[in-house]
Amino acid sequence: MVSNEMVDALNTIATKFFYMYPVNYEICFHQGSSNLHPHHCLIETKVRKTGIHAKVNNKDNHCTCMDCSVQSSCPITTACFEPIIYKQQVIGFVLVTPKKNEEKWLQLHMEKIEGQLQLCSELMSLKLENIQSNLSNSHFKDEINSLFTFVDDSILLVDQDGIIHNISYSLSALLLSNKSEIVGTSISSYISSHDWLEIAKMRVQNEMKINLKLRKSHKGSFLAKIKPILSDGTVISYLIQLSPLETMKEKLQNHRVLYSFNDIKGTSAAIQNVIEVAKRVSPSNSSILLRGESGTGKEIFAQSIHSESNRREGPFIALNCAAIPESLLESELFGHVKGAFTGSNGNRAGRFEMANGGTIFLDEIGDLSLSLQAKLLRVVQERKIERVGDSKSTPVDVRIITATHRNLEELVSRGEFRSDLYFRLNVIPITIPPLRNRREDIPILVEYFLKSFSKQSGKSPKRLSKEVYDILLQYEWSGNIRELQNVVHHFVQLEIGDLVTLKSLPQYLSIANQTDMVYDVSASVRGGSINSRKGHEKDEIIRLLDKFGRHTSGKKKVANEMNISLPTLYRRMNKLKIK
Ligand SMILES: Nc1ncnc2c1ncn2[C@@H]1O[C@H](COP(=O)(O)OP(=O)(O)OP(=O)(O)O)[C@@H](O)[C@H]1O
Repeated sequence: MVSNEMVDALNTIATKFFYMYPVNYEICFHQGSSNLHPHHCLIETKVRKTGIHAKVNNKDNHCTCMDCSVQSSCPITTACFEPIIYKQQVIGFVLVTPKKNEEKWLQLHMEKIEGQLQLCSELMSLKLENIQSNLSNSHFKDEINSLFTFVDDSILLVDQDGIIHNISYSLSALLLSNKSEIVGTSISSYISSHDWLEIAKMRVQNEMKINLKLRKSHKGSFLAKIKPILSDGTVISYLIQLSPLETMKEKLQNHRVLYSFNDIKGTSAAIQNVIEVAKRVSPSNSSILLRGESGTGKEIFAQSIHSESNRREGPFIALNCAAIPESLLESELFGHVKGAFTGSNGNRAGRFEMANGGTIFLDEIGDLSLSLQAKLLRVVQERKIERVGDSKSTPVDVRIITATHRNLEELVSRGEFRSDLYFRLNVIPITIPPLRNRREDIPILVEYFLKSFSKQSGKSPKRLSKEVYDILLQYEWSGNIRELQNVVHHFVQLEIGDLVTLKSLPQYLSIANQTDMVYDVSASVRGGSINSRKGHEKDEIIRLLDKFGRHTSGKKKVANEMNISLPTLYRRMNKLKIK
């Protein structure tokens, strides 16, 4: 229990206390281990048992000594005993006796020596606790240090004074130095003093994240995750992990929290039937083609299918084929090798490789060029990809989910989409109904979005006036759930009061409303109403196009103003024949 290091430390303390007095001292741990007094000393037994100190002025008239069996052979006449307490137990005692012919001195200064002895024993207890906690700290440090040889992450261990105690090889490479050159130096050689102050301010056990720049790295900014390491409630060091900010961004994009079927709201038979089919086919590896207008929830279905499949632990990688220029799409899908084309400085994995072991979701598949369709067909058939500029093919284990709002059969009949690819992708077709065909879901969706937006913005949920509800129920929703979501967002952001009234409606919805009111009142044929609403919608789009311009950024502003997506605006312009 008591190590040599502890015995040495206690001896040093005792020497400091008593070297200037005419006394001998002895530290005894085991019963009867003393050189100064005999075995079976009754006072020693008492001190060990009770933890109370004892003094003997003269053994001849000391009551305990008089009862002691070894009194006659005991060489000590005068002495002081002080117990050593550690972890609330008596582990030994310190015995002070006079040097030769100094009994008188000790008897005269007994009180003083007693006081010194008491202090000395308290210090000894503290020292023992200190040694023990250093010991456990050093075990802990050993464990942490072993981490540095085990992980590939960029991590370092710094003490409260900013001295680096360990660093992983990957981080020392980033700092363009050897590990041995870095350990023992100050962290302020590598980060700004402002960043170090931020770290050193941490006094709690929580983690903290800050952005920082490394002075000696060419790699730009990092996200630093910092974990203070505590001993007895005080910070003794900091474990810091660095991730390049670029990678963090990619991580967030690629490994964001995925939707599951529980997130798909709606109780209509139309949506419930689709959910049931999707759930049934989730576990298989078959390719799925999701059909449906823009904003009906194709991506949320794709994510839910992945979350319900056996590949749920693997990646879910989404790519909108219409959002990427044709010239870059091939390398985005299949990756490229260094020098494959101008600007390709290094090797890069494509989305198929990233999705290995998981699911790839290719949205707007109907927009793929014929040449890329041929390349995709090869991947679908052979489950192997070839990076652009590489002759080697790499096997990939990926489930393919595709989606489109376009009529693929029509594209096939016009020769714009390969029929062989169509059959390969359309193994399980799932069509998501537009919102106007399941109006009974509108109140549920409105309530759901109201709640989640209010929660996000820290506002209390608002109520909708009956007039507003009526409009939402009657509106055509060509942008589907996304459009409804945007309208609710608009309410939550703009309406100051608790009740959402007509004046908080986006302008184009109010116009649609006025037309519907005419329809309701006149009880004219419904077609007439829709036509006049279309007329208003057309006027409104033209007005906004005139205002913001007909170039892409102008159209984006129009779509924004109308709370619809850009593709929806294009579709509406097509339908209403707006040039
Ligand atoms: N049934 C639903 N319940 C709750 N939220 C939904 C539902 N359907 C769609 N959403 C939400 O509506 C928005 C649009 O959905 P999503 O992006 O999946 O549609 P999409 O059909 O893929 O659209 P696009 O074809 O334009 O890419 C998303 O924010 C999604 O979370």
